[in-house]
Amino acid sequence: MSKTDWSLVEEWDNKYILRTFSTQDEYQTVPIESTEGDYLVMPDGTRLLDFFNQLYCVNTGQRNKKINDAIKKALDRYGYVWDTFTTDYKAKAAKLIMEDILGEEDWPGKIRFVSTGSEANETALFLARLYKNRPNVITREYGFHGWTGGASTLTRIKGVRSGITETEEDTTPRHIPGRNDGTIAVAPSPNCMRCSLGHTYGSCHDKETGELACVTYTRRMIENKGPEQVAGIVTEVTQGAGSVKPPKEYIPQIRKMTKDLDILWIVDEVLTGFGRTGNWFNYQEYGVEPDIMTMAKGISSSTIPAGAVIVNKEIAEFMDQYRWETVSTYSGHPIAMAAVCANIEYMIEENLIEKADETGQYIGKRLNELKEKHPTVGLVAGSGVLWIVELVKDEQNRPFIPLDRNTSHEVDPSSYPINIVNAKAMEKGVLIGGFVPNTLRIGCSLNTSKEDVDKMIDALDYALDHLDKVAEDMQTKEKVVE
Ligand SMILES: Cc1ncc(COP(=O)(O)O)c(/C=N/[C@H](C)c2ccccc2)c1O
Repeated sequence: MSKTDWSLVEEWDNKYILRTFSTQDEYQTVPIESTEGDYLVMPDGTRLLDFFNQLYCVNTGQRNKKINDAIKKALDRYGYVWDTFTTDYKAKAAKLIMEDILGEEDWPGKIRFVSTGSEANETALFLARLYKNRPNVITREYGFHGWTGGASTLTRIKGVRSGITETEEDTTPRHIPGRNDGTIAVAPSPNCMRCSLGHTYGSCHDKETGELACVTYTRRMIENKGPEQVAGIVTEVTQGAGSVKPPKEYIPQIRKMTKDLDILWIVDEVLTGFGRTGNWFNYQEYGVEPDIMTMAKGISSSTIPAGAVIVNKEIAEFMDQYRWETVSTYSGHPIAMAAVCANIEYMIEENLIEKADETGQYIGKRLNELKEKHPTVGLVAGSGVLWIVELVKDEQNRPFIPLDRNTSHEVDPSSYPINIVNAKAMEKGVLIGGFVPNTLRIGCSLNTSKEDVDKMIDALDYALDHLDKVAEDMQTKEKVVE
C-alpha cells in the first residue's frame, strides 16, 4: 500500500473541511492513522489513550474483530436494500434487542432502525406527537438530544446548539434563527451541585410527597401548559454531554409524574445505552420502564452508523393500524445491521455489561482517591464507564467558569479547566476532557483494562496537580483585588 503523504492530507483537510468548535485559524490538526482497542495511533506512531471513547460511543473497543469479520461476511452477500425489504440481519438485530436484551421486560412493543441518535430522537418526537395528537414536548436544561431540526430544539446545552460564536470575548453567539416554534418547554436539570432553583439536596424534598423541588417545578410547568396539550417529556437518565448524574429518586419521581399527568416518558439512551453505565440501559438502574426509548452509538459501537427507536406495546398496536408515511434511505441498512448483531452478540458472549459494572467500581474508587488529594475536585459521580468530575476553584465549590453549563464561548476556551486538564493529560498521552467547561466527562470502552484505567488516573493526577496551582494563583489574585 502506498505510504500516505500526511502533509498532503493535512493540506486538503485544512483547505476543504468545515470545522467544528474552532475557527479555521484556531484549528489544530490531530491526524489519526489507525485505531486499536482504546487507543488512537498517530502517523508518527504516537498512541493516545482515549478516555473520551470518542463521543462515548466505541463500547466494544476500536476495530473489534468479531464486528469487523461480520461486516466483511455481510459484504459478500449485500450491498444495500432499503427498509421495505426484509433481511436476516435486520430481523436478527431486532430479535437480539427485543428478546435477548429486553425479553424480561413487558413494555417493549416494536422497533424502528435509523442511522443516528438525532434521527432516533426526531422519530421519537414524531411518534409521541402522532400517538398523543398533542404538540408540546418538555425537555431539560443541559440535555443533549441531537443537532437536526427537531432534536436540536430539545438540546439545551448553550454551547452545543450548532450556533456560531466569535473569538472575541463577551460577544453574543448567533444561534440558528427561527428554530424554536414554541412547542418545546425547558424543565430544570437535576444538577444538585448547581441547582437552578437554588435548593440544596437533602432540604428540597416536598414535606408531604417527598418529591424533589425540580420534579415539582416540572410538574407545575406541565399543569400550567395543560397536560392534555403535552405529548411527553424527553430525558436522558444521566445527562451525557451535559454531565449530570441525577439523585437516585429523580428518575422514579419523573416516571410517576408522567403517569400522574398521562404524558409519555421518552428516554434517550443514545449515549448511555448498551452497557455504558453498567446496565444494558441506564433506566434499568432505577426500576422503571419508558414509553419510548431511543438509542444509537453503542448499538454498533459506532463501527457503522446505526440507531433505533423502541415504542411500548400500546403505541406499537396503535401504529400497526396505520400506513406510517416515513422513509429514510439507510434505515435498517443490511451492513449496519450485521454490525449491530455482531456487536450485541459480542457483548453477551463476553459478559461486557457485568465487566463494565466492575470496571466502574474500580474507576469510581480511583477517582475518589483523587478527590481526597486534590482541592479542585468538587464531585465525582457515575457508574460503569461513564463518570463526571466537577472541577472547582475553591472550598466553596465555586466553578472556574461562572456561567458553567450556560457558557457559549464567552471566554477563551483555553481557560476552561477541562481544557487545562486536557492539555496536561495529553503530555502523558492520555485524552481526557469534557463538553461543559467545569466538568470532566470520562468514558472508555466496556472492556478497558485495569492498567489503562491506572494510566488515565496517573495522567489525571498529574493534570490536577497543575490545576490546583492555577486555582491557588486565582485565589491569590482575588485576595489582592479585595
Ligand atoms: C444523549 C444523546 N442523544 C442524541 C445524540 C445525537 O446522536 P447523533 O450524534 O446524531 O448520532 C447524542 C450525541 N451526542 C453528542 C455527539 C455528544 C456526546 C458527548 C458530548 C458532546 C456531544 C447524545 O449524546
